[in-house]
Parts: sequence; structure tokens; C-alpha cells
Amino acid sequence: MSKTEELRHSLKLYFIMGSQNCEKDPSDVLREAIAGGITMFQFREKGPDAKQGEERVEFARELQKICKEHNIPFIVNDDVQLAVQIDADGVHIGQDDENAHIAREKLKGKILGVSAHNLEEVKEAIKNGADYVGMGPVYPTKTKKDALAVQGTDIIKEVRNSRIDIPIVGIGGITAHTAGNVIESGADGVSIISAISQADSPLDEAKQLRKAIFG
Ligand SMILES: Cc1ncc(COP(=O)(O)OP(=O)(O)O)c(N)n1
Ligand SMILES: Cc1ncsc1CCOP(=O)(O)O
Ligand SMILES: [Mg+2]
Repeated sequence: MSKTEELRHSLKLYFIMGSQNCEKDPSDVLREAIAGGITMFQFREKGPDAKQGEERVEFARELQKICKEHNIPFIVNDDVQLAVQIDADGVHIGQDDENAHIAREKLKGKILGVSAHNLEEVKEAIKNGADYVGMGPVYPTKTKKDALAVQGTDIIKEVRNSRIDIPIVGIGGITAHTAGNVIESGADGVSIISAISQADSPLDEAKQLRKAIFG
């Protein structure tokens, strides 16, 4: 399998989480999500109650260890320096984060994901060396307070209709009921925070999502 094909597979069920998203112990939530079949993980420790400093680094290492034990790629949200420090598998940055071109330079050989909300941002991300783009919010979400306007799946279709082949993952309000639509629109995978992290059973929820994605 080529590196891109491998990445397309890893993006299928991309779980994102930080301590602020969990009611149970985050390590247990992550273990359950892995048992349920997630294919990639993003460490997103963010917001007013987020862990800081050394405690944050230790928390990242704890979740990274769980991912390593199960061969799940471990991506850091926003923080390129942390990704380098703990030798993460990659980083995901948004339009308001560190410049993607500079992040690419600092993370040679690692996975670089970039958020994009329109065709221009997708093209710019490709120029800057992104390996995949995260597009959304596809549906309404309560998880990200500063999220831009809901886009539906049209923007993903538009990118695919422009014959742009970069791996795409949809994000924002996606559940097991809607994941299939996101894939049908041309996305390689779905990124999920609350549907898994807030589920009574993250394991069962991940299983349901897998069914919707893989059939
Ligand atoms: C896979 C994926 N796609 C999009 C985002 C959003 O990134 P960003 O716009 O920088 O917002 P924050 O997550 O940093 O609040 C993401 N994290 N992951
Ligand atoms: C980080 C992010 N970026 C766009 S929407 C969103 C939040 C996704 O969370 P949820 O899956 O709970 O809607
Ligand atoms: Mg960001």
C-alpha cells in the first residue's frame, strides 16, 4: 500500500478528543474507542479547562502510548512544538494556527493535516504540503464554539468535482446516522468528537460508526 493509500485508510474513522470532551477517564474512552475500531486519533486538549504545561505533556504521552500499543496513528492538534517534542505521528492545524508551510518544514516525514473551508483553502493547503484536509463543519456542532458556518456535504462534493484527489475527512456533528452521507459525498473518512467521547458506550458507538463507513 502506498503512503497515501495507508493514510486514506487511517482517516476512515478519525477520533478526536481531550479531557474536556470526556465524562469518563479519557484513557478508558480512548481504549474503548480503539476496541470499537477507530483508525486514527487526534489529541485535542483545548479550552478553558484544558491541562497545561507538564501535566498536558504527560497526558499526551499517556494517550500516545495507548495508540502505539494498538498501531493507531497519534496526531497532535494545533501544537507543532508538542508534536515534535513527543515524536507524534503528525499534527493538525487550522487556518488560525501556525502557518502550514512552516509546520511542514518542522515535521518532515510526518502527517500534516490542515483545516479547509473552501476550494481556495484546499489548494493552498496542498501547496503547503498538507497530507490531508479536514472540511466542515458538515453539520451543526456544540463542541467547537468558534466553528464557522455549517457547510453540509456540498463543499466536499465541490472539491471532488474539481478533481482534487487529496485525502479529505469531514468534521462537525457527524454521527453513525450521517457518516455514510459524508463518505458518499467524496470524503475518505469522518472525524468525530462528541458522538464517541460522550457516548454511554464509546465502544458500541465506534462499532456503529464503522458499520456506517465500511458497510
Ligand atoms: C480533522 C480535523 N479537521 C478540522 C479540525 C479543526 O481545526 P481548527 O480549525 O484549527 O480548529 P481546532 O480543532 O483547533 O479548534 C480538526 N481539529 N481536525
Ligand atoms: C474541531 C471541529 N472543527 C470543526 S467542527 C469541530 C467539532 C467537531 O466535534 P463534534 O464531532 O462533537 O461535532
Ligand atoms: Mg486548530
